[in-house]
Amino acid sequence: MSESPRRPRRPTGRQAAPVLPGLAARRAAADAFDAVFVNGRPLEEALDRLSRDLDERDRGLARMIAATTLRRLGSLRALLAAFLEKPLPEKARRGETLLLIGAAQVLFMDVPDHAAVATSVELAGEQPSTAGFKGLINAVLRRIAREGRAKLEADAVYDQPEWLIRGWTSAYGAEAAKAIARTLAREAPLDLTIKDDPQPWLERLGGELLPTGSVRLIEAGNVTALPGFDEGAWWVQDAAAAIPARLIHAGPGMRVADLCAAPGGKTAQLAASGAQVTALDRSAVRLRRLKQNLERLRLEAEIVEADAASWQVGIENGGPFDAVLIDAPCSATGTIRRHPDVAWSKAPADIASLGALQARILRNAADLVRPGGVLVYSTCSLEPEEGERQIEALLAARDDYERVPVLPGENGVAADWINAAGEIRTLPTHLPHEDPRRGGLDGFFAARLRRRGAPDAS
Ligand SMILES: C[S@@+](CC[C@H](N)C(=O)[O-])C[C@H]1O[C@@H](n2cnc3c(N)ncnc32)[C@H](O)[C@@H]1O
Repeated sequence: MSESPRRPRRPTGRQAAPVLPGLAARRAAADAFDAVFVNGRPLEEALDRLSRDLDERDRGLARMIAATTLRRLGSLRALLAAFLEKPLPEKARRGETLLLIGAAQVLFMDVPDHAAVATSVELAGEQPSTAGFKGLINAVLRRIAREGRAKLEADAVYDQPEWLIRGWTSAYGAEAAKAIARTLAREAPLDLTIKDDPQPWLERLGGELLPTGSVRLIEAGNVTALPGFDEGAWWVQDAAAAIPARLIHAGPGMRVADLCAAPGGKTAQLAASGAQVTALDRSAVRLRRLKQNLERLRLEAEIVEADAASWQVGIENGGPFDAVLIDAPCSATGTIRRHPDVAWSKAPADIASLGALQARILRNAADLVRPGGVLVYSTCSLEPEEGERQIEALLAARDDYERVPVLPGENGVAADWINAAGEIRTLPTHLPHEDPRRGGLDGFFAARLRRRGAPDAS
């Protein structure tokens, strides 16, 4: 029986060499990287599957290597192009992955060079297609260890694809785009939204209170082991992601619909305010996660599986809502710090198709708000086509809607997070900190609109 090209050759018999420490973690990282590029899988999903059998330490290492490789991919590819005489043949694609993950460890992680080099070389030996390149991989990684840093500094290459940089340059200017790209190459801190008063949790969690009310932690490790997880005292949510739901100022007696709700971060905020919440999403799988999250948090919402672009609500099922939140499906380019695969798994055509879906959801949602009620639209995208342009189009089509501008200081929002139209536009470079590990925000857009026709009841 011929050996599958993907199956690692494991040492057998008495002469077998000892397995290198951390080899399984590197194998999982390389497989996860390939799953993103070859099979188009999201990184987190691939890592969950591929590192299932690893212990917690190796799981963490695999995640860190794969994420760092994706985060710094532009630089790493440029280095390989400079240090390889010619690219590896297509059938030895895995060899390039092993070079990339090796170089990521050498240059950007606290890993001894010899461990990074030896494990990539060993993994190359596991497959017939790359076994013949062990010497080359060894030599290139050693050269990167010697000369890589200086070359990177001299070349200053972008880590994200060119089309994204072009878009940010045209939206925010060349300097801002450069700063955004640099910030996105760094890992994000962990932000939590606390269900009740955050103060008592600051010390217990060792966190810092942000002006918006979120609590920020660094190097938090396994979140399920943190104080307050089991008792449902908080949930993970980037500080920028927590802003849109707060723009509603929900509270007891209000009926609010969260139209793209799963896995429920914003539903939880709305439910915690005491409002009566309908949480709708098209995905049954994601709604199951929302339900589990609400159960852990001891919060309640009515859960509806439906298409937000066509869902109707009338007097018979409670009438139009006091407020509707649309946290629309989007390219998620504002979350690249947390999900570095996003930079490489999205293409310009996705922005156009997601934009069409966002417009359909917005148009339908506009009919679900009672006169005098509030509509908040948000996306975790840096692309104006998924934010500012959507609101301009809705307002051009619906003269019964107007913006309710966000004011500096409202919910701790800083003046430079608000655009000239009074909409939220956070950038990864916002909320800077002298310790870069503690700074930054996800890129978010949020607009608050009011349906004309009756006095605002809020
Ligand atoms: C950005 S995520 C929402 C995140 C969520 N609001 C939170 O804070 O946890 C977008 C959600 O929209 C859902 N979605 C996509 N298309 C939809 C549609 N046509 N109708 C309803 N939900 C949709 C996706 O399943 C996904 O859960």
